[in-house]
Amino acid sequence: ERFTIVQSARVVPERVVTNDELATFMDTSDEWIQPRTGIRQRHIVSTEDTSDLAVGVATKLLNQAGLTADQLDFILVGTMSPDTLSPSVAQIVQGKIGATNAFAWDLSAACSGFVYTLSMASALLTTRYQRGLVIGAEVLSKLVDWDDRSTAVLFGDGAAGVLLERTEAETGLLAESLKTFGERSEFLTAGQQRNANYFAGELKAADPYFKMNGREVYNFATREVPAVLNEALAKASLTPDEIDYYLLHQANGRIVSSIAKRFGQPIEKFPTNMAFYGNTSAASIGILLDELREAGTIKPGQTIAIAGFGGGLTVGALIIKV
Ligand SMILES: O=C(O)C1CCN(c2ccc(-c3cc(CO)ccc3Cl)cn2)CC1
Repeated sequence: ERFTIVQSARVVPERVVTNDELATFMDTSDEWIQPRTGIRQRHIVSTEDTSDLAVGVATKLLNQAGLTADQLDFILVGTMSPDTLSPSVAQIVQGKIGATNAFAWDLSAACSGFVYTLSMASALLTTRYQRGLVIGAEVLSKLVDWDDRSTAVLFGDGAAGVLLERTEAETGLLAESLKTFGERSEFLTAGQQRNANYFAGELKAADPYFKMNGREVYNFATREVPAVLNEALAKASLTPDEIDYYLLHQANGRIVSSIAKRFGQPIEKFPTNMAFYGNTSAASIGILLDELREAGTIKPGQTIAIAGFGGGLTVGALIIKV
């Protein structure tokens, strides 16, 4: 499917929290966190909410491209941590940047959010529209139980995205494999909404926090990510060697290296930055992609694979010619 990534951008909160700072109020340490997760620090909001980070990304994308917001056909935001149920983050962005010709909505697929959202945008560009934004934006710090060291050390806040345009060139989505395992959804939950009414009283209290069965999610990822990568490669008639870079969701450094090993590909093809951002769910692949494009590591003509995995449980891989 034909699209080009015209621009990419990222926005992370200024406030950096290191593992050592967490250790000042939590029973944890850099010696525990870094070897197990690859994480050394994360960015945490001070005043911003998810939509503020997303507006920052949208504004950067338009400025970098020399476009005005009224030239956008759509704005899709992948997030599991919206400011409100309504309006969605995408609709807040649409209003604040003045994208008067764009329709907008959020897609909720946890850490597969960027992958699922980019897949939807590719479908819109192939069938009907010319230009749109795909943004992954998260403020996971609002969903973290800061007394639960098993999850609090893993997550960070941030946003990133791409400006996409329909093209006749041979660039865009070569193949995809998206899979959902709802029967395992209990292994990674967050943001329960209270359910109560005048007639039935309180049916469910609101438990806003992350709950994760780390072992189950970890095993799910190491099994299902290779499966969707192999399926997408087969659909594209490509071998693993023909992929220049694999951009995996930045949840855990050991997962990335175990998948690289499983694939028999050099670890250099699996760049990581969770050391600096922690797990930013739907924002993680976009932040990595923007850093690699900015560094000139990822450049036109290459073929990359991106893969998300996590809550849902969801997993998905896209093969993209940039
Ligand atoms: O080694 C240890 O003791 C622990 C073992 C468990 N770990 C985990 C487990 C799962 C995740 C994770 C989370 C999400 C949520 O976005 C998505 C995808 C993944 Cl794979 C991250 N870390 C941390 C180190």
